[in-house]
Amino acid sequence: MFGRLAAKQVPNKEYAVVPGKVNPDLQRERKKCTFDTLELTHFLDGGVEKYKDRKERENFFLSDPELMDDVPPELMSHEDQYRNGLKKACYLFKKLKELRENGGTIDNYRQLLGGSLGSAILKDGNPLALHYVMFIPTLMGQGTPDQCAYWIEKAWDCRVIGTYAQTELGHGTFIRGLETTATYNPKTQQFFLNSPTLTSYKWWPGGLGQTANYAVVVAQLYTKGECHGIHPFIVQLRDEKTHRPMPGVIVGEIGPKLGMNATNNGFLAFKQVPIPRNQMLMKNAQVLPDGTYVKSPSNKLTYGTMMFVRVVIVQDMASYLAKAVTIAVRYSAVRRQSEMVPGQSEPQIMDYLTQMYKLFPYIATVYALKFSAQWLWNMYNDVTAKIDAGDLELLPELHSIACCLKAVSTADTATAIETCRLSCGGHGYMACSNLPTTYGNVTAASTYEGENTVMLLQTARALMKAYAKAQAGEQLSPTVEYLNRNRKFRPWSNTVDSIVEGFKQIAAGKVAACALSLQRGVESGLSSEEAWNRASVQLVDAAEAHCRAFITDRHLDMVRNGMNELSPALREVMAQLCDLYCVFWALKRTGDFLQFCGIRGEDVQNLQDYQNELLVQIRPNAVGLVDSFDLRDEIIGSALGSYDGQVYERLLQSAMLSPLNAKPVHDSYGASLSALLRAKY
Ligand SMILES: CCCCCCCC/C=C\CCCC(=O)SCCNC(=O)CCNC(=O)[C@H](O)C(C)(C)COP(=O)(O)OP(=O)(O)OC[C@H]1O[C@@H](n2cnc3c(N)ncnc32)[C@H](O)[C@@H]1OP(=O)(O)O
Ligand SMILES: Cc1cc2nc3c(=O)[nH]c(=O)nc-3n(C[C@H](O)[C@H](O)[C@H](O)COP(=O)(O)OP(=O)(O)OC[C@H]3O[C@@H](n4cnc5c(N)ncnc54)[C@H](O)[C@@H]3O)c2cc1C
Repeated sequence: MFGRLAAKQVPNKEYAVVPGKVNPDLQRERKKCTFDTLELTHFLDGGVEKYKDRKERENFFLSDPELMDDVPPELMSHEDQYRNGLKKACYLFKKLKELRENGGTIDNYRQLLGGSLGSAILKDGNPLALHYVMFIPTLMGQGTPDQCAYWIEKAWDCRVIGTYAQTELGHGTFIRGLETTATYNPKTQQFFLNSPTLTSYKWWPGGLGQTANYAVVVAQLYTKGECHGIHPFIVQLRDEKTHRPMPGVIVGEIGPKLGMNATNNGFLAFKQVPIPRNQMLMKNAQVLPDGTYVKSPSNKLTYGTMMFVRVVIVQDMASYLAKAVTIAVRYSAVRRQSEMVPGQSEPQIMDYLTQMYKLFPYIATVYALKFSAQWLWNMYNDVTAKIDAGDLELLPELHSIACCLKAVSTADTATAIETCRLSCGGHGYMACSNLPTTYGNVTAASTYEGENTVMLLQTARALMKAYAKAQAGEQLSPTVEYLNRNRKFRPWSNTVDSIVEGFKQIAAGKVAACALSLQRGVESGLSSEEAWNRASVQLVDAAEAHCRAFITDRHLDMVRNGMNELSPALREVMAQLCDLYCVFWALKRTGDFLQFCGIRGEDVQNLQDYQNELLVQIRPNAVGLVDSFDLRDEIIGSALGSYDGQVYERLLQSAMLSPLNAKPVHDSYGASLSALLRAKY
């Protein structure tokens, strides 16, 4: 599990991990599975060829001992976490180059970041992540052809390493309030970057601390004495030879965090730092040599990189969740506890219905998120192609759905991973379960790239506009089509179709209620902004309902129309998971169903019964389902979740890694404890 780790021997050899030995409970589970796990793996990969590519890629990276940890990051100091992360990130880059030069199949460094392969190699974050996830995409999305030609190759070759420096100490959400300035001087044809206040210090950018030598800096543009709002600039931060900070650049790292401790998040300030005019990214807005400002077709195009990352985050969440739920399900098959029937042997904890309830809805969530993420990615590509051709019509629709999916996917995944941790009892709390680190990585995503409440309020804003359009009888875009005022919702019928329809009905009802609250607020004398603030709890709730309607609709549509080539046995399991996702959320929202869909008490009981039935139906396939995610032990990185289920052996092995166990008597005994034990009070 930990590569070349020189572990202290376990106290008793017979308790050591035995290669190839598989826990008998897991073996039995695998025999029970009713479908072909490989068929599902191929489906998840998008076909046999892609499956083979992935396996080859994983083998190339994960079989390289240089990329495995000698010591788990949680046993390292903060500084060593960074040192180790950077060493591996640089080595990874060289390997990636080697792979490409040999005609390898990796098309994108992004595959090496995030939830699956990335978090196996760089468990606690990658100091080069922002270079690939935001610096290069900003150059590509916001540079002119000349700027792209100059910068992108250098960046791909890591001859410059960049980050995305937007957030400041004083402002992360309200980016129009950023204080860093870039003032143009036509005489020298330079911008001067300045940080006028403490609150204008850039704060958070990944890789900024000691790694990046360049950054895209988002700053208020001043030219001819006028402010034109925030724009992106390429700024050199460190000397290309010595790596020392450039004159006037103050830069450092912000310190330890809840997680992601190798990402080298940093701070940055400028004292009138000059950059040439052509280092403002000018695909959209421009500053001409004489200082004339040329407006962008939309000032929201500056926000393009954030949109891109929000889109990829949804996919990333599905990957993290697949990992967490694999750990918890395998552990629940191996772990035996208590007596279900007095006197009988202890059951596997997965036989408790409460345990099934903790885990199986989250197996289903992996699929729900994957299908939504796929749809969003396709829409993102369509819309960006249209924007490049000058058509911005679909940008608001993309923004609205990306914001709520980012918020709901990150929040749901964080809850799911915490539930997986709880489902593993005390052992889930161990760092070596990998659930705490996974949680640390995932919970960060509820804040970064747009804080979740703020994102839902962006969607709510779009929903209010769509509602007004619907009331005016205007045509609506596909994701809000259900708001059409002439739409007749079907009556409740105790089916999954009815639940999906019900979520739309709930969302429509909540949107209408928000519109009414806003209207009443204004009629009572509040300004529209005050009325908005008063309605904002309801607005967030409506946006979440809209997103749930979207996710369930997508999921059901995929099961009905996107799985025709799968075997009947597999289709049946996929349909059970989809039903479970829908019923699980319907039961979490019974109040809404009672309020908006006219269901009755006995319908809730029917839903409850159906949920129980689904949990029991899925039970024999639980291990097969997580095996189908096909995550190698290096990706799982957990004493509880490895394929062979040697849970207790691995827990003991991992305890022996603690430096506290290196000697029979620890040094601290002489330093403090012995005196205490001998003192006479
Ligand atoms: C495998 C991949 C792994 C991925 C994971 C990698 C790990 C990387 C780790 C960390 C990366 C983290 C990086 C960061 O966090 S970078 C910083 C991100 N910062 C934010 O997201 C800031 C959030 N704030 C905003 O986006 C905006 O300020 C705002 C909240 C949207 C408000 O903006 P503004 O005040 O300008 O706008 P208004 O509210 O007044 O709205 C005006 C209209 O504009 C529309 N709008 C807003 N944004 C967009 C957009 N992006 N695109 C299109 N339209 C937009 C908005 O809807 C309003 O429209 P209306 O028609 O109603 O007027
Ligand atoms: C791990 C990590 C990595 C990051 N990486 C980067 C990076 O690489 N580059 C970068 O530039 N930034 C980065 N960030 C910064 C990140 O984008 C911001 O933290 C995020 O956008 C939230 O902004 P904030 O911190 O100012 O929160 P705030 O906006 O201060 O939020 C605090 C609270 O105020 C509420 N709030 C704020 N505005 C409103 C509103 N209008 N309506 C209702 N409630 C509101 C929020 O809901 C929240 O509850 C990173 C952050 C983290 C945690």
